[in-house]
Amino acid sequence: MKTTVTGFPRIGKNREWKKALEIFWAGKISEEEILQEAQNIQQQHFGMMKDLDFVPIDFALYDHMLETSFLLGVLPDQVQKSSLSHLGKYFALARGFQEKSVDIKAWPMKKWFSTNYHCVRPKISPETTWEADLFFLEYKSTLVKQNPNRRWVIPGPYTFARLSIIEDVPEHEWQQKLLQAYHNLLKRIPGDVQLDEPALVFDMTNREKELFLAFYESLSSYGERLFLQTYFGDVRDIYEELVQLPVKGIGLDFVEGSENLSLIEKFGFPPEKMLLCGIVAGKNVWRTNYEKALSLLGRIASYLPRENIVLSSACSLLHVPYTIEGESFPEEIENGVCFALEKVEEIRQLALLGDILHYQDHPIFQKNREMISKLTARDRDSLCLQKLSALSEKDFQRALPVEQRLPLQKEVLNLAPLPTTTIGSFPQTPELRKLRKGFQENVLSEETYKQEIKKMIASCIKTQEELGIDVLVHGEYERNDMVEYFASFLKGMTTTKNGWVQSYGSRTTKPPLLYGDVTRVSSMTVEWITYAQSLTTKPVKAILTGPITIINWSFCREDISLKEVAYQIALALREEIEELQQKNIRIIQVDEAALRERLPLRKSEWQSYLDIATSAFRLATSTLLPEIQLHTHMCYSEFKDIPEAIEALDADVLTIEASRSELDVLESLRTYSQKRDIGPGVYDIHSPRVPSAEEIETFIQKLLSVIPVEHLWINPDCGLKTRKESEAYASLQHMVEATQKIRKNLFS
Ligand code: MET
Ligand SMILES: [Zn+2]
Repeated sequence: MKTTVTGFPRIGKNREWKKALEIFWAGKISEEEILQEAQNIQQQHFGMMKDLDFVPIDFALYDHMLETSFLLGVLPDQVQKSSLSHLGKYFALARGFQEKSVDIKAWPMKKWFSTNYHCVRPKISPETTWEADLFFLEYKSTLVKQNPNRRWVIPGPYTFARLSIIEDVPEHEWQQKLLQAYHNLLKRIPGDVQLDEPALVFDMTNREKELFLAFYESLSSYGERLFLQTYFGDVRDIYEELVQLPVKGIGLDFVEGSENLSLIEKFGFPPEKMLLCGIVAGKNVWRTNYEKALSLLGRIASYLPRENIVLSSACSLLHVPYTIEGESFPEEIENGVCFALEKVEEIRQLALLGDILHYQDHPIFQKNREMISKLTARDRDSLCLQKLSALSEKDFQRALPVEQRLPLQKEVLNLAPLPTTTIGSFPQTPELRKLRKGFQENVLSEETYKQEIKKMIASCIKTQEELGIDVLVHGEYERNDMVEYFASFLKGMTTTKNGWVQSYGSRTTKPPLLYGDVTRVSSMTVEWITYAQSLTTKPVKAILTGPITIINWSFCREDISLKEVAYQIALALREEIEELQQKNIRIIQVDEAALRERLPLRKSEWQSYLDIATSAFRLATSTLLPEIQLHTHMCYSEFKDIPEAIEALDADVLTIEASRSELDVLESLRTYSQKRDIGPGVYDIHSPRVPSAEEIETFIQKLLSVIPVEHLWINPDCGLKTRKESEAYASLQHMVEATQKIRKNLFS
């Protein structure tokens, strides 16, 4: 059997690419230099994949959807005509660009299916030029000398269209143009191409199926060098047609898409095609169970010749860190963790065993069995289990309904109309990072570290008061990351030293591992919040990360149910919330940034997931007194889909990411805002661009056309931690200015 992976991490083993991007944006290296660095990283990656038979070429300077837009010519006229360089245009659409006469807004982003990677959403409109930017073709071609074992990876037309924002272009027109663009591109790419079509794992309507099939029928002249790759689930709606398409190979996910095996068994698989067989998980880090994987392979192998089976990862390894080298894990999971490089090795080992008749006798197989049995025999925490089994309905319910709670809260808080607030984090400066590093590396005593953090909190409170913000935050300076911070306090979770995963562009996160029963061992936020509150008479929000977000942004154990894990975390947060409440904190915010993003791709699985997510949230928060205000915050949420679930959280105030989304998102909040308060973000914090007060004012007016003034809050999209202080303060100042102006108009 042959071997490959669906895709590879792109950020560099030691985040070289992140660093290169940042110094490039700071103007410290030239375009040639950054492109040279891209080449270095690509070579580094080829080295890491040298033992594989086939290798994907899937590097992207910022994002693969954005890069494909340039290759296809899905570019706004304004950008293409601007005087910016090729890279300038590219990064302008990625991050926004503002200088003299040029003002380009960043394209919106969206979670890449069920992962924590954000992709750019291209816009197709009458302004789209459909002129490919060949610079990107060239850079990619020099980056990667084509050889027969390498294949370019780009999103396929169906997935590209599904993720794009299509405005004011008739269907037949954009479809025809998009297809033509793919034709032009495929003509120009030498050698094999992998077209990624993860959108096939969504539920598909007949129309969608027709569209998809029409796309690929039309591309049939390139069929001999096309691999059609699916992942993140099974392709039950389109399997029969899919496997008959004129392409060289098909990629299926057998980890998240366990149904795919039944599809092969029911309908067969064309023996002359190659099957890229995704058997090593690409989204999680637990060691592969070889016994299971090989028995699966055995079943698949009865449908097609072995030489046509290519073992692969279930999806791109983009979603896991590079290597466990240099990491140390708790005893229970020692030898149980694999990152990208170890997964490459697993694929190689599985191919080796897969070709042996009595693989059970092979030492590699036996070693794996030993490690897997250790991993499955983890101890349980009996006290934690006891608490879980003692739960009853009342533990999920606040004492009064929201209609009665809000007036009580308004009395306690006494806020101006259209209260202003932020989402929690303030800019994380280089000094702060240095400080944290010093503390982690024991150069700095805990006492000094805490003092320094408190100084920053004090200055943050002062700044917010000066800006005239109504509900303050402490700035989250003590947190490197909103999940990792909590993980470092919770028993049952562990963090890594260098386990970075790309989130988007130069942004990376370091997901913790959630491997055991989770319990709270000490308070996590109380000291900071109470300190911040002691400095001001204005209310300071306490900010915690919610259960689903902790789970989704970690590598979560899979040996117990999602519900059980979520409830364990909820109980730990509940203890924290009780303590905060005793300390007279008046507002508590529980962030469920990842609630929507973990939503299963298939609708039939939504309800059971949402029940778990919302119950866990309520379990964590129901202990709050009616007069304590409960906020929650979400990003990238498409609320249209899940209004009942958002309602079911039973929060008092919801702040959401909205400024990059269309007004229909707001429309879907109309009902919600009849009863509860809501703060749709009034500007985009993902971009360094500073919005003007007028622009924000216009946006607030737009909000007021949907949301009753007594229920509207004014806040940015999300936390400010990635912004520079100057950008953050200027934007906040404009936000407050805009609000004050509107207040004046409305109330005097
Ligand atoms: C990704 S959501 C972020 C919420 C968090 N409280 C922050 O402000 O950074
Ligand atoms: Zn957010």
